Amino acid sequence: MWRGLWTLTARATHGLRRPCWRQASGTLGPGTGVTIFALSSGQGRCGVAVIRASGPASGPALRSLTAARDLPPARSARLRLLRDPCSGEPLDRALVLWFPGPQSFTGEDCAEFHVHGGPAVVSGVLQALSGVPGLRPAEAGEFTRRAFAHGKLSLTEVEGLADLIHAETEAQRRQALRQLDGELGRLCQDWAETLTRALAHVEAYIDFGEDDNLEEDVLERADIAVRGLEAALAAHLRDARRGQRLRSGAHVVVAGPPNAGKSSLVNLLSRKPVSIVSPEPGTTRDVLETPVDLAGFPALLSDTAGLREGVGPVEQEGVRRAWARWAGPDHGQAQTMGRARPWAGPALSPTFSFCWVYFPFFLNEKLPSFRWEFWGDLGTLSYASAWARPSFSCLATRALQGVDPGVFSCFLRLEQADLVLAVLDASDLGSPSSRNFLDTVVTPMGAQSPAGSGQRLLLVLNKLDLLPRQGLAPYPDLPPHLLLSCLSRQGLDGLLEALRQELAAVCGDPSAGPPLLTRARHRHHLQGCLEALGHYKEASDLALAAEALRVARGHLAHLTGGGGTEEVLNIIFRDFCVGK
Ligand SMILES: Nc1nc2c(ncn2[C@@H]2O[C@H](COP(=O)(O)OP(=O)(O)OP(=O)(O)O)[C@@H](O)[C@H]2O)c(=O)[nH]1
Repeated sequence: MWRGLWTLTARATHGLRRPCWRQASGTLGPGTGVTIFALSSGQGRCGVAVIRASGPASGPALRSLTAARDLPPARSARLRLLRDPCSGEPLDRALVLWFPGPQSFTGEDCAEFHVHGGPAVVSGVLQALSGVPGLRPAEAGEFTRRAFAHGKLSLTEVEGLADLIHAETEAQRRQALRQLDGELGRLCQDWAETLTRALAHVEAYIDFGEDDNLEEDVLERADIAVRGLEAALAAHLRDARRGQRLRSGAHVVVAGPPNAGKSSLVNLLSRKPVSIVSPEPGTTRDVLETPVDLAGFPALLSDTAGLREGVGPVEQEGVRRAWARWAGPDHGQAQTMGRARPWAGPALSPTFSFCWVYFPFFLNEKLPSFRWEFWGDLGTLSYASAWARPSFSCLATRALQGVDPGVFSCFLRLEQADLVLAVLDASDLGSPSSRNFLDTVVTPMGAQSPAGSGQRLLLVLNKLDLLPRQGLAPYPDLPPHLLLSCLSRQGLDGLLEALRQELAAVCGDPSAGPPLLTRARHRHHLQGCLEALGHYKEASDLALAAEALRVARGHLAHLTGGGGTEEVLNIIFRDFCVGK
């Protein structure tokens, strides 16, 4: 019987090896026999530029540019004079390296030329390489794609590499490095092996169920493994999307009454003049957004129009309804599958008092879909892209008469915010607009933060420099707050530390705990796996139960690239530049 079980285990394990392009799909294979080359370091004048070649003609190319009969020893640098093989003209004195496959980044024979980084040197060497038979310039991401094809990197590691190249903050770099290190891939591999064992047990029972030699608890062991895996997956999915937020940036919205110093705070935090600062109340009429590095975390900082006295419940209700209408049944899916990043743009149409039109163009289940929002009067063009399932609510139109567009967009951003920086003028806390803002935004949000909606709020009392010596007048209902002066920068360190703590809660600590899910794609496959495990438990017979386990395992294989489709690969490799 156990011989049978081992055979089944081997059968079930088949296909879980690291993906190899040629095995995965005939259409995905890299151009066999073609050698590619590109400048792998950044463009422009620099001390050293690295030019890389990968493929079977790398060795001949290296020999021909160095005019040498022998290749340098593997993986050790040698100083050589490079010459144009056609004209014999010297190009540069450079370090050259030889990486025979499969022990190279791509898994193929690779050569590297570390040349002086002047544009004439770089273009001379590239020109010389293009004259070597069998070589052609690489496309964007083609080196990494070959590494993936040869099983050097799993798909999650490829994603980690793309994120590392695009990382702009310390926290993003830490998260990307962990993913590139293969932690998430290894975790999925462990889960897949657990599933394989469970599947082997179920298949053994199907094949040898009547056999007296079969141990009785074989199905029970499969059940225990599935229950354990379910708990692990559910724990991973309960991460409040911290990994995704860290990758794409947390939405931090600065809101408050007019003239409280919101624009001053945005400029202070972004260290550049993003917003116009003026003593005239109501200077900011619409949302202005800027990506910033806040205490090591990436954030999209939004400056909003000041909320006057008298605005509140009606506008909020309008936003809530429009948001619900816009989001509709697809909202959850869009949130699950994609990322939405609205941005402010030029004025489009002055014709509507207010009009909101939503056009979702869904191409198919796997391709990205696009949402375009045109806001009349507001002068705002918002764009969001998401991966989402086809929507049948093709067009939703919402017209709200009489609502100030700036106020509307401010409330809309508040709805979407991960963290709200509520700014009040410390020297003007008794004014009707301050009281209104406290009652309308701070108190309700503070009551549900952080547990309720997952949103967090920091109350900042600005213009500390204007306070009398004895400090703040007593306001018994004032929630916990920070004191700041944008003018003198007093209190800035305290605010940055509070922001660091809040953003650490929103984005998670990338160095600690289990590897975070950084893309909607990861979440989608883990959810699919969890659902399949649910079907396993509900299956009416063992054949269906085994099938559910196969589906669950398929989701994990897709996550690490085992069952990758061309479309998904194209989307991921699109993020790379030429030479990587
Ligand atoms: N004394 C003092 N003045 C400040 C401080 N911060 C901002 N101001 C001034 O307050 C005025 C309003 O600042 P803004 O940053 O434009 O305020 P806002 O909240 O964006 O204003 P609106 O766009 O009208 O909503 C300007 O004259 C600033 O120079 C501060 O810390 N101390």
